[in-house]
Amino acid sequence: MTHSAPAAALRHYINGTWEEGTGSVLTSVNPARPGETVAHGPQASTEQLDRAVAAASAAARAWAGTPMHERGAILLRAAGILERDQERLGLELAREEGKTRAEAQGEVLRAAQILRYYGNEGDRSAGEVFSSPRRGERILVVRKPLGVVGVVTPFNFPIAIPAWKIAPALAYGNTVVWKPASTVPLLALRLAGALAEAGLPAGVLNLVIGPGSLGSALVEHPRLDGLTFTGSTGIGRRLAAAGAARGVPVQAEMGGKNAAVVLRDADLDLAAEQVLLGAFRSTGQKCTATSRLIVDGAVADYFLDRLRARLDAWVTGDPADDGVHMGPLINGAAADSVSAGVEAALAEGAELAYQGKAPGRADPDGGFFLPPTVLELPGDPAAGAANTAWREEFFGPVLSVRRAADAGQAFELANQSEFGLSAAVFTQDVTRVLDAVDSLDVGILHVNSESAGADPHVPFGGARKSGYGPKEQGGAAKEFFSHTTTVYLRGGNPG
Ligand SMILES: NC(=O)C1=CN([C@@H]2O[C@H](COP(=O)(O)OP(=O)(O)OC[C@H]3O[C@@H](n4cnc5c(N)ncnc54)[C@H](OP(=O)(O)O)[C@@H]3O)[C@@H](O)[C@H]2O)C=CC1
Ligand SMILES: O=C(O)CCC(=O)C(=O)O
Repeated sequence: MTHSAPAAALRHYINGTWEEGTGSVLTSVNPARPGETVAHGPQASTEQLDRAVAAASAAARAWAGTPMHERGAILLRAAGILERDQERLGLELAREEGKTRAEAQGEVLRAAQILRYYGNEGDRSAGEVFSSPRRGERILVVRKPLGVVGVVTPFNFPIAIPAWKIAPALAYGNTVVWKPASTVPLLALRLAGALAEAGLPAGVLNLVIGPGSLGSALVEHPRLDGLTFTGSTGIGRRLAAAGAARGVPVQAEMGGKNAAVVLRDADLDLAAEQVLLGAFRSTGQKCTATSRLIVDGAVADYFLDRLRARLDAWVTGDPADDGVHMGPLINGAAADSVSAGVEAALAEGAELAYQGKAPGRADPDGGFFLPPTVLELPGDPAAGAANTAWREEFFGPVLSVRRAADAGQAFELANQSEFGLSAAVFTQDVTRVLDAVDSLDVGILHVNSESAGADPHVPFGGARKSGYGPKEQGGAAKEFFSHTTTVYLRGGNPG
């Protein structure tokens, strides 16, 4: 079935006005049918970025002085607009990013839920009051915005990740300059459009669509007061270093190499279903995706058979079509890099435990599809640990398996990574659950559910080298998007 639509014109939102870019031309395509253009037009230039930062800077004082309930009311109206348009936006997201229509529509609703959470922030505590060791005094800790915040976002959650950065930034009184991933500009236009339609004053949110170099120009900009980034580890570290050199706070959410641990007492059917979803939903392109599976040797053969049986029913194809479970990768370079990773892993001794079917890439208009793939890594501990598929984030539909002798060894293997974003553990034994909580060094732990998925009201982010700076979402977002002033408060005449 085809779901094509006319290509959208690329625009940039600067100081409350939609304008044409003055940079080179950008085209985003449907990764399932790369001949189909989704959005097209000139990118923003550095002169436009400069004007966007100037507009955000000019709007900062008035926005910071706007009552939080008024700021929140705009976010709540924007949430309603996303809910109203959820079907159309879900289809557009599936066409531009490649996740299935159901997941895409779910992501639009998740963005709305995030806007609602921060829209209601005015009803929550805005600071703290301490008693003082001196008579007639109280000590208040009040929160203030940073000022102008840069937001740089990845392709894989084109509306939810921007929402969970932009909504708290705005709720706590910052103004924003946003540079989205250049593979998914259409959804950026839609989110900025919803916030503009909801009544955001001019200059409070500015959208500049353009290449990665605009992101580095942003962190170097003398009027920037903070930068929040999600994306690859290399770029996140460079931005963090650039921010540190200038004294600008940076929050960076980066890579993951997340493990699912299946213990011998687990409900193995439930675990097989959840590992399947964690590894292959969104084509494995989630920072929280399950890319390593550690299964107790006593149940490994049975478990892998259950997983293979589920994979036999897993359909890869056009994500806009009903009945499809997995779409393409975001672009040809991503698909090539994942294929190269699989080849390297096989050359280093991995065995192909399963490879599913996917539409071919040979046709010039063939989408960037890859089959779901399961690799069993060498049993030798050193060879297993050294295998490329164990160490490197592929960001694609590949699951690497190792067997463990017992729970203790399984947790050791799970910690065998420089990353520590999320993990899943499958067991029915509460003692094992408590062991997992104590021993797994991750920012997010799912017990008897897949390693991906996060709610807006609780902290999100990684341990180890997965994250830098304060965590995102829930109350944690406040730590990054505001700073504190401690007020020693006495009456004028203590008597
Ligand atoms: N921990 C987490 O929460 C998450 C982590 N990720 C990680 O992100 C990666 C995949 O996302 P992807 O979009 O490919 O990541 P990238 O790091 O390639 O891109 C992320 C953003 O950074 C921009 N960018 C590119 N180069 C520069 C630069 N030199 N300076 C500043 N900004 C730059 C990109 O722009 P452009 O698109 O124009 O190149 C994009 O907007 C994976 O490694 C994944 O683990 C993804 C989502 C969540
Ligand atoms: O697990 C989730 O739903 C969020 C994951 C995420 O932020 C990401 O993959 O970019």
